[in-house]
Amino acid sequence: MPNILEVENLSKTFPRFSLQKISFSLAPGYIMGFIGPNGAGKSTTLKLIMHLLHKDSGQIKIFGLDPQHYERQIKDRIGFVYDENHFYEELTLKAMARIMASCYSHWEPQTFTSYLEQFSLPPKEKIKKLSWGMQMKFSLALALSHQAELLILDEPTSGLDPIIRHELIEILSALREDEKKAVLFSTHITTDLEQIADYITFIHDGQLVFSRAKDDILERYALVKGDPGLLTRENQSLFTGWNQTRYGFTGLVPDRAQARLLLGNRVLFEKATLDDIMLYTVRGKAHV
Ligand SMILES: Nc1ncnc2c1ncn2[C@@H]1O[C@H](COP(=O)(O)OP(=O)(O)OP(=O)(O)O)[C@@H](O)[C@H]1O
Repeated sequence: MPNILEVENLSKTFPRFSLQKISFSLAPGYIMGFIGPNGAGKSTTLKLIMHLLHKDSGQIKIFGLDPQHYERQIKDRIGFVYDENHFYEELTLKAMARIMASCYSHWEPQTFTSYLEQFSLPPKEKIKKLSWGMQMKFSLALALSHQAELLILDEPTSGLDPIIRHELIEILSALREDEKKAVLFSTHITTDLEQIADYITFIHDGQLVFSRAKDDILERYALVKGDPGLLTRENQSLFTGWNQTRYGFTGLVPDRAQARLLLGNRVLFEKATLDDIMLYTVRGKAHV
Protein backbone atom coordinates (compact mmCIF):
# COMPACT_ATOMS: atom_id res chain seq x y z
CA MET A 1 0.00 0.00 0.00
CA PRO A 2 1.36 3.51 -0.74
CA ASN A 3 2.57 5.65 2.15
CA ILE A 4 0.04 7.83 3.95
CA LEU A 5 2.71 10.43 4.67
CA GLU A 6 5.97 11.23 2.94
CA VAL A 7 8.34 13.95 4.07
CA GLU A 8 11.43 14.56 2.00
CA ASN A 9 14.24 17.02 2.67
CA LEU A 10 11.88 19.30 4.58
CA SER A 11 13.61 22.54 5.58
CA LYS A 12 12.55 25.71 7.35
CA THR A 13 14.70 28.49 8.74
CA PHE A 14 13.71 30.85 11.56
CA PRO A 15 16.07 33.61 12.75
CA ARG A 16 17.53 31.38 15.46
CA PHE A 17 16.68 27.87 14.37
CA SER A 18 16.63 25.82 11.24
CA LEU A 19 15.03 22.55 10.41
CA GLN A 20 17.34 20.85 7.96
CA LYS A 21 16.38 18.32 5.32
CA ILE A 22 14.10 16.12 7.41
CA SER A 23 12.93 12.95 5.62
CA PHE A 24 10.69 10.11 6.77
CA SER A 25 7.62 8.22 5.65
CA LEU A 26 4.69 6.47 7.29
CA ALA A 27 2.65 3.62 5.83
CA PRO A 28 -0.98 2.81 6.73
CA GLY A 29 -1.42 0.46 9.69
CA TYR A 30 1.51 1.87 11.67
CA ILE A 31 2.19 4.18 14.58
CA MET A 32 5.22 6.45 14.47
CA GLY A 33 6.61 8.17 17.55
CA PHE A 34 8.29 11.51 16.93
CA ILE A 35 10.88 12.28 19.58
CA GLY A 36 13.54 14.85 20.33
CA PRO A 37 14.48 17.18 23.17
CA ASN A 38 12.83 20.58 23.76
CA GLY A 39 13.35 22.86 20.81
CA ALA A 40 14.43 20.04 18.46
CA GLY A 41 11.88 21.10 15.84
CA LYS A 42 9.08 18.56 16.38
CA SER A 43 6.17 21.04 16.49
CA THR A 44 7.67 22.97 13.58
CA THR A 45 7.78 19.77 11.51
CA LEU A 46 4.18 18.87 12.41
CA LYS A 47 2.98 22.39 11.62
CA LEU A 48 4.74 22.28 8.26
CA ILE A 49 3.03 18.96 7.52
CA MET A 50 -0.32 20.52 8.48
CA HIS A 51 0.46 23.52 6.28
CA LEU A 52 0.17 25.88 9.25
CA LEU A 53 3.67 27.07 8.39
CA HIS A 54 5.24 27.49 4.98
CA LYS A 55 8.25 25.36 4.21
CA ASP A 56 11.38 26.84 2.64
CA SER A 57 12.11 23.71 0.65
CA GLY A 58 11.48 19.98 0.49
CA GLN A 59 8.43 17.89 -0.27
CA ILE A 60 5.42 16.77 1.71
CA LYS A 61 2.88 14.28 0.39
CA ILE A 62 -0.16 13.23 2.39
CA PHE A 63 -2.38 10.50 0.90
CA GLY A 64 -0.19 11.03 -2.16
CA LEU A 65 -1.31 14.68 -2.42
CA ASP A 66 0.56 17.96 -2.00
CA PRO A 67 -0.94 19.91 0.95
CA GLN A 68 -0.19 23.20 -0.79
CA HIS A 69 -2.77 22.33 -3.45
CA TYR A 70 -5.15 19.97 -1.64
CA GLU A 71 -5.24 21.41 1.88
CA ARG A 72 -9.00 21.07 2.42
CA GLN A 73 -9.29 17.53 1.10
CA ILE A 74 -6.29 16.43 3.14
CA LYS A 75 -7.41 18.07 6.40
CA ASP A 76 -10.78 16.39 6.08
CA ARG A 77 -8.95 13.07 6.45
CA ILE A 78 -6.60 14.10 9.30
CA GLY A 79 -7.19 14.31 13.04
CA PHE A 80 -4.79 16.86 14.49
CA VAL A 81 -4.09 17.62 18.13
CA TYR A 82 -2.02 20.73 18.79
CA ASP A 83 0.23 21.34 21.75
CA GLU A 84 -1.61 24.60 22.36
CA ASN A 85 -5.24 25.55 22.77
CA HIS A 86 -6.86 26.80 19.57
CA PHE A 87 -10.52 26.87 20.67
CA TYR A 88 -12.95 29.73 21.31
CA GLU A 89 -12.75 29.81 25.08
CA GLU A 90 -16.20 31.32 25.63
CA LEU A 91 -17.94 28.45 23.87
CA THR A 92 -19.18 25.26 25.49
CA LEU A 93 -17.71 21.94 24.34
CA LYS A 94 -20.95 21.16 22.55
CA ALA A 95 -21.01 24.47 20.67
CA MET A 96 -17.33 24.21 19.73
CA ALA A 97 -17.86 20.64 18.53
CA ARG A 98 -20.76 21.81 16.35
CA ILE A 99 -18.41 24.25 14.60
CA MET A 100 -15.72 21.59 14.18
CA ALA A 101 -18.27 19.05 12.91
CA SER A 102 -19.23 21.38 10.07
CA CYS A 103 -15.62 21.26 8.81
CA TYR A 104 -15.62 17.49 8.27
CA SER A 105 -17.53 15.39 5.78
CA HIS A 106 -17.50 12.25 7.96
CA TRP A 107 -18.37 13.63 11.38
CA GLU A 108 -19.78 10.95 13.73
CA PRO A 109 -21.87 12.50 16.54
CA GLN A 110 -22.28 9.19 18.42
CA THR A 111 -18.54 8.55 18.43
CA PHE A 112 -17.93 12.07 19.74
CA THR A 113 -20.54 11.66 22.49
CA SER A 114 -19.03 8.35 23.56
CA TYR A 115 -15.54 9.89 23.81
CA LEU A 116 -16.96 12.75 25.90
CA GLU A 117 -18.36 10.14 28.27
CA GLN A 118 -15.22 8.03 28.27
CA PHE A 119 -13.07 11.08 29.01
CA SER A 120 -15.56 12.45 31.62
CA LEU A 121 -15.99 15.74 29.74
CA PRO A 122 -19.12 17.82 30.49
CA PRO A 123 -20.63 18.95 27.14
CA LYS A 124 -22.23 22.05 28.64
CA GLU A 125 -19.05 23.39 30.26
CA LYS A 126 -17.26 26.40 28.76
CA ILE A 127 -13.86 25.63 27.30
CA LYS A 128 -12.20 28.29 29.45
CA LYS A 129 -13.23 26.34 32.56
CA LEU A 130 -11.41 23.17 31.48
CA SER A 131 -8.02 22.21 32.88
CA TRP A 132 -5.16 21.66 30.41
CA GLY A 133 -5.59 17.88 30.60
CA MET A 134 -9.33 18.20 29.91
CA GLN A 135 -8.67 20.46 26.91
CA MET A 136 -6.26 17.85 25.60
CA LYS A 137 -8.92 15.17 26.00
CA PHE A 138 -11.44 17.41 24.20
CA SER A 139 -8.97 17.84 21.31
CA LEU A 140 -8.51 14.09 21.17
CA ALA A 141 -12.26 13.45 21.17
CA LEU A 142 -12.61 15.82 18.18
CA ALA A 143 -9.66 14.28 16.35
CA LEU A 144 -11.05 10.77 16.81
CA SER A 145 -14.63 11.50 15.73
CA HIS A 146 -14.47 12.12 11.99
CA GLN A 147 -13.01 8.87 10.62
CA ALA A 148 -9.56 10.39 10.21
CA GLU A 149 -7.15 8.13 8.34
CA LEU A 150 -4.10 9.94 9.68
CA LEU A 151 -3.79 11.18 13.24
CA ILE A 152 -1.11 13.78 13.92
CA LEU A 153 -0.75 14.40 17.62
CA ASP A 154 1.62 16.95 19.09
CA GLU A 155 2.42 15.95 22.69
CA PRO A 156 -1.02 14.39 23.20
CA THR A 157 -0.12 12.75 26.50
CA SER A 158 1.29 15.87 28.17
CA GLY A 159 -0.93 16.93 31.05
CA LEU A 160 -2.93 13.71 31.05
CA ASP A 161 -3.16 11.57 34.17
CA PRO A 162 -1.85 7.99 33.89
CA ILE A 163 -5.34 6.51 33.57
CA ILE A 164 -6.33 8.63 30.58
CA ARG A 165 -2.84 8.22 29.09
CA HIS A 166 -3.33 4.49 29.28
CA GLU A 167 -6.77 4.79 27.66
CA LEU A 168 -5.32 6.90 24.87
CA ILE A 169 -2.60 4.33 24.24
CA GLU A 170 -5.31 1.65 24.00
CA ILE A 171 -7.37 3.77 21.60
CA LEU A 172 -4.34 4.34 19.37
CA SER A 173 -3.42 0.64 19.44
CA ALA A 174 -6.97 -0.24 18.41
CA LEU A 175 -6.79 2.26 15.53
CA ARG A 176 -3.77 0.45 14.19
CA GLU A 177 -5.91 -2.69 13.74
CA ASP A 178 -7.60 -0.75 10.98
CA GLU A 179 -4.91 -1.18 8.40
CA LYS A 180 -5.91 1.96 6.53
CA LYS A 181 -5.02 4.30 9.40
CA ALA A 182 -1.74 5.66 10.69
CA VAL A 183 -0.66 7.75 13.66
CA LEU A 184 2.24 10.18 14.02
CA PHE A 185 2.72 11.49 17.51
CA SER A 186 5.33 13.54 19.21
CA THR A 187 6.03 13.01 22.87
CA HIS A 188 8.54 13.34 25.66
CA ILE A 189 7.11 10.31 27.41
CA THR A 190 9.05 7.67 25.57
CA THR A 191 7.72 4.80 27.71
CA ASP A 192 4.36 5.32 25.95
CA LEU A 193 6.13 4.79 22.65
CA GLU A 194 7.95 1.71 23.82
CA GLN A 195 4.49 0.18 24.26
CA ILE A 196 2.85 1.13 20.98
CA ALA A 197 5.11 2.68 18.35
CA ASP A 198 6.16 0.69 15.30
CA TYR A 199 8.59 3.35 14.09
CA ILE A 200 10.56 6.07 15.81
CA THR A 201 11.69 9.27 14.17
CA PHE A 202 14.22 11.13 16.28
CA ILE A 203 15.28 14.70 15.56
CA HIS A 204 17.79 16.84 17.38
CA ASP A 205 18.70 20.45 16.75
CA GLY A 206 16.65 20.53 13.56
CA GLN A 207 18.36 17.46 12.11
CA LEU A 208 17.23 13.89 11.63
CA VAL A 209 19.07 11.41 13.84
CA PHE A 210 17.13 8.39 12.59
CA SER A 211 13.74 7.19 11.39
CA ARG A 212 13.62 3.44 11.89
CA ALA A 213 11.59 0.49 13.14
CA LYS A 214 11.43 0.62 16.95
CA ASP A 215 12.28 -3.07 17.40
CA ASP A 216 15.33 -2.67 15.21
CA ILE A 217 16.48 0.37 17.24
CA LEU A 218 16.00 -1.35 20.59
CA GLU A 219 17.77 -4.50 19.37
CA ARG A 220 20.78 -2.71 17.94
CA TYR A 221 21.47 -0.03 20.51
CA ALA A 222 22.90 -1.04 23.91
CA LEU A 223 24.27 0.48 27.06
CA VAL A 224 27.81 -0.64 27.80
CA LYS A 225 29.32 -0.48 31.28
CA GLY A 226 32.93 -1.07 32.19
CA ASP A 227 36.01 -0.09 34.14
CA PRO A 228 37.47 3.35 33.38
CA GLY A 229 40.59 2.01 31.66
CA LEU A 230 38.53 0.14 29.08
CA LEU A 231 37.33 3.29 27.36
CA THR A 232 40.33 4.01 25.17
CA ARG A 233 40.93 6.45 22.37
CA GLU A 234 40.76 3.54 19.89
CA ASN A 235 37.35 2.25 20.95
CA GLN A 236 35.68 5.61 21.69
CA SER A 237 34.41 5.76 18.12
CA LEU A 238 32.08 2.84 18.91
CA PHE A 239 30.06 5.09 21.22
CA THR A 240 27.39 7.68 20.50
CA GLY A 241 27.97 9.16 23.93
CA TRP A 242 29.25 8.19 27.33
CA ASN A 243 29.62 9.23 30.90
CA GLN A 244 32.87 8.53 32.70
CA THR A 245 33.68 8.74 36.38
CA ARG A 246 36.73 7.45 38.22
CA TYR A 247 34.79 4.28 39.05
CA GLY A 248 33.84 3.35 35.50
CA PHE A 249 31.95 4.41 32.43
CA THR A 250 28.51 3.92 30.87
CA GLY A 251 28.16 4.51 27.17
CA LEU A 252 25.65 4.07 24.38
CA VAL A 253 26.60 2.05 21.31
CA PRO A 254 24.46 2.13 18.16
CA ASP A 255 25.71 -1.30 17.06
CA ARG A 256 25.65 -3.87 19.85
CA ALA A 257 27.13 -6.67 17.67
CA GLN A 258 30.12 -4.62 16.58
CA ALA A 259 30.77 -3.44 20.14
CA ARG A 260 30.58 -7.01 21.43
CA LEU A 261 33.06 -8.12 18.82
CA LEU A 262 35.57 -5.49 19.86
CA LEU A 263 34.97 -5.26 23.61
CA GLY A 264 33.97 -8.88 24.29
CA ASN A 265 33.28 -9.96 27.84
CA ARG A 266 35.36 -7.24 29.45
CA VAL A 267 32.27 -5.01 29.60
CA LEU A 268 28.62 -5.41 30.54
CA PHE A 269 25.87 -5.00 27.92
CA GLU A 270 22.42 -3.78 28.95
CA LYS A 271 19.23 -2.93 27.10
CA ALA A 272 19.02 0.76 26.13
CA THR A 273 15.66 2.51 26.43
CA LEU A 274 14.50 5.24 24.07
CA ASP A 275 15.25 7.69 26.89
CA ASP A 276 18.85 6.43 27.07
CA ILE A 277 19.19 6.74 23.31
CA MET A 278 17.87 10.30 23.38
CA LEU A 279 19.96 11.33 26.37
CA TYR A 280 23.32 9.98 25.18
CA THR A 281 22.77 11.19 21.63
CA VAL A 282 21.84 14.70 22.71
CA ARG A 283 24.40 15.13 25.47
CA GLY A 284 27.16 13.40 23.50
CA LYS A 285 30.46 12.48 24.98
CA ALA A 286 31.56 12.74 28.56
CA HIS A 287 28.70 14.99 29.69
CA VAL A 288 25.83 12.63 30.45
N1 LIG B 1 7.24 31.03 14.50
C1 LIG B 1 8.49 30.93 14.94
N2 LIG B 1 9.36 31.95 14.78
C2 LIG B 1 10.66 31.87 15.20
N3 LIG B 1 11.17 30.78 15.82
C3 LIG B 1 10.34 29.74 16.01
C4 LIG B 1 8.97 29.75 15.59
N4 LIG B 1 8.41 28.56 15.90
C5 LIG B 1 9.37 27.84 16.51
N5 LIG B 1 10.53 28.53 16.57
C6 LIG B 1 11.81 28.06 17.14
O1 LIG B 1 12.11 26.82 16.54
C7 LIG B 1 12.75 25.96 17.48
C8 LIG B 1 12.06 24.62 17.47
O2 LIG B 1 10.78 24.76 18.09
P1 LIG B 1 9.72 23.58 18.12
O3 LIG B 1 8.53 24.12 18.86
O4 LIG B 1 9.51 23.07 16.75
O5 LIG B 1 10.48 22.49 18.99
P2 LIG B 1 9.90 21.18 19.68
O6 LIG B 1 10.82 20.07 19.32
O7 LIG B 1 8.46 21.01 19.34
O8 LIG B 1 10.08 21.54 21.21
P3 LIG B 1 9.19 21.18 22.50
O9 LIG B 1 9.42 19.74 22.78
O10 LIG B 1 9.77 22.06 23.56
O11 LIG B 1 7.75 21.50 22.18
C9 LIG B 1 12.72 26.68 18.82
O12 LIG B 1 13.99 27.24 19.04
C10 LIG B 1 11.69 27.76 18.62
O13 LIG B 1 11.99 28.89 19.37
